Amino acid sequence: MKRLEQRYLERMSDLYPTIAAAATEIINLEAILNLPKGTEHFLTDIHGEYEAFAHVLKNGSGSVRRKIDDVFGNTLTAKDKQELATLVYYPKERMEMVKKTEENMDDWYKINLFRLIELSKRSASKYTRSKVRKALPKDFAYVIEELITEKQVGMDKESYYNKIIATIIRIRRAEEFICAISELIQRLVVDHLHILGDVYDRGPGPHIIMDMLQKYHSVDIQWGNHDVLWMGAAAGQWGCMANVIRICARYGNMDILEDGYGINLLPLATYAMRVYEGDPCECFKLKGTQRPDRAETEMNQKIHKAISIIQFKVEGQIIARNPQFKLEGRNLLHRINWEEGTINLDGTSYRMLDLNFPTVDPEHPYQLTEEEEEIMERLEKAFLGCEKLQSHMRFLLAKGGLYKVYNKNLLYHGCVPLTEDGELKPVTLYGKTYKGQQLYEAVESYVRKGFFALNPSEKLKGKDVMWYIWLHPDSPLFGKDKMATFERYFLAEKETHVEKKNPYYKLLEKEEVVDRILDGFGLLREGTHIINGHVPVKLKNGESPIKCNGKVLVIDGGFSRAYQKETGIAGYTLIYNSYGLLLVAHEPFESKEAAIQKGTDIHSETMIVKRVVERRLVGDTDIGLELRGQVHDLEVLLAAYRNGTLKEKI
Ligand SMILES: O=P(O)(O)OC[C@H]1O[C@](O)(COP(=O)(O)O)[C@@H](O)[C@@H]1O
Ligand SMILES: [Mn+2]
Repeated sequence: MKRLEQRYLERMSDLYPTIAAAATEIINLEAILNLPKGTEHFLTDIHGEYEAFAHVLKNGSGSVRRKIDDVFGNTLTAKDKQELATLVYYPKERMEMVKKTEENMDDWYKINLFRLIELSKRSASKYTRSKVRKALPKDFAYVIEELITEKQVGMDKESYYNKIIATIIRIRRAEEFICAISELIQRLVVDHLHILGDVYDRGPGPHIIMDMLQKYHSVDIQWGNHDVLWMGAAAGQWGCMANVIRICARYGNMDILEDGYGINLLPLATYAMRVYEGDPCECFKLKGTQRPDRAETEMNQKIHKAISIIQFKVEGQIIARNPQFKLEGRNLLHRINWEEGTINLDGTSYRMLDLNFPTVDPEHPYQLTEEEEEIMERLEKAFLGCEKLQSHMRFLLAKGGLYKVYNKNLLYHGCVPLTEDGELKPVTLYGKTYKGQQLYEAVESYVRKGFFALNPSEKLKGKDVMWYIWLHPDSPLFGKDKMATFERYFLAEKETHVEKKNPYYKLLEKEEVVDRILDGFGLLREGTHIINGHVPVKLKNGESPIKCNGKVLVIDGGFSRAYQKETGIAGYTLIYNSYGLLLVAHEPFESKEAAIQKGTDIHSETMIVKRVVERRLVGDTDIGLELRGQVHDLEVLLAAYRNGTLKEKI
């Protein structure tokens, strides 16, 4: 043990070779520990809405506006403040617009450059100089650092800044400079981003969101059920692939696959057009706004039907090869009474709305036709071979997981499966039983095996678990008793469509239940929050995202346009800054154009969930804990230099 410590000190002395070096580092770290904690930004259930996502990312859920208010208080009009905010969000586009009407652009540049410099100064004030330096845009790093660093007293700051700014304008670099400094402000107002899942499905641009996330300075992602579905598809799991394609077809989003990821859907499309020629595919109408192009819509509906039938067959096969999933009850094709055109579910007979299933053999309903088999094989190759998709999935694997504990908050997308009486529900997966945190960890390790295991049977299990996560009643990411896809397509009776939520969602108000979950994750009952998404909070029905006196926050407010009529808003986001926790409710985002033209932000209302008595410092965070550890080690090193057990390296 002694030797180990000695060796560790030797290694540290490579980094801090002298008493002076170790002492300086201790002072630096202590300084960081006393800075205000960085702002965390939480977003969830983005569902492909890339424009609204980009906007919220740019405005930091009101963080830019708050900074503008802090800096300019009553010295700017509300209109000027809004224009400044829009400039920060969309500098290039905004300047293009201003140039059309503004007569004295040089004056405009000057005023706005001054304002932006003041704003960036305030935004940077929370960070160490070295951290700000790392965030500076390459082209203007030196000059921005000059402008935002406090100068010594006695110096004529005013004329110094004036000269720099005049030069920037004179040499025609004002626009590039404004873009660079605006991006810096966006970058500084949020220190770390948490995504609570469901980047994918329903909206048109999940791949664009993933591109943005890959470029973001600091992010973690808790996977949502839709994300895991795409991960399964990317791993070549046929049930996941069929669901992914079905949902794209359902929302008229085939472009995501074809243009976004370059996956060729032609074989599926030609097959669908032939098999369902003359079939109006009434049950497979598209969700959302109907496309103006009738032929395209017709083709889309046929693809929608073709892939749904393939999905029901493929899922039947997955259920058969995994009897331990106990999902036989969800296999419905073989229960259709073809003569009567009905299906019997739990003793009740329902009329099927569609009976044109030319590819289903009533004797072997779960068998794919040769052509379907071939289509799926080609699609599997396409998913596995798509570099962009694989890179997005690798990013999810590297930056994400099923849950995360961060600065005393427990983050996950869905739920912790509970029994009716609020106990952690034991769940058996491939012969082992888990609950709470262990369940989360076991399921996550299977997902990783689905990508990386060398043993083929472990890999297959991993892939099937991704499909399991998508729709199993015991999946912490699904949390409902069944996924009623079949019923929603083919039966008119609404009662068959109901997906009953896990008791988790109604027990969230009970503190003893919430504490039991926290205990299960080894977390403190006091001062910890659970933050999750997944279930839209229907504000207009009086539901609240704040549960259990603020111990639990359910922040899915519906970025997804398709769900906005149910929630009545366009999503919640959460901010955790040095003053406390702020919940922000957003109104629907019209469009990027409107935001630039009219300077309309997403109008948002902020609720304070928790205000801290004393401003939170870096020292109060997880990083702070780590830094304190480093300070401790450095002090041991310093003592070793001073008591003669270690020599300085000079
Ligand atoms: O409304 P859609 O897009 O058809 O999706 C409905 C399906 O989506 C789910 O709600 C899952 O998606 P969420 O994770 O977004 O809730 C299923 O429970 C349901 O069957
Ligand atoms: Mn979800």
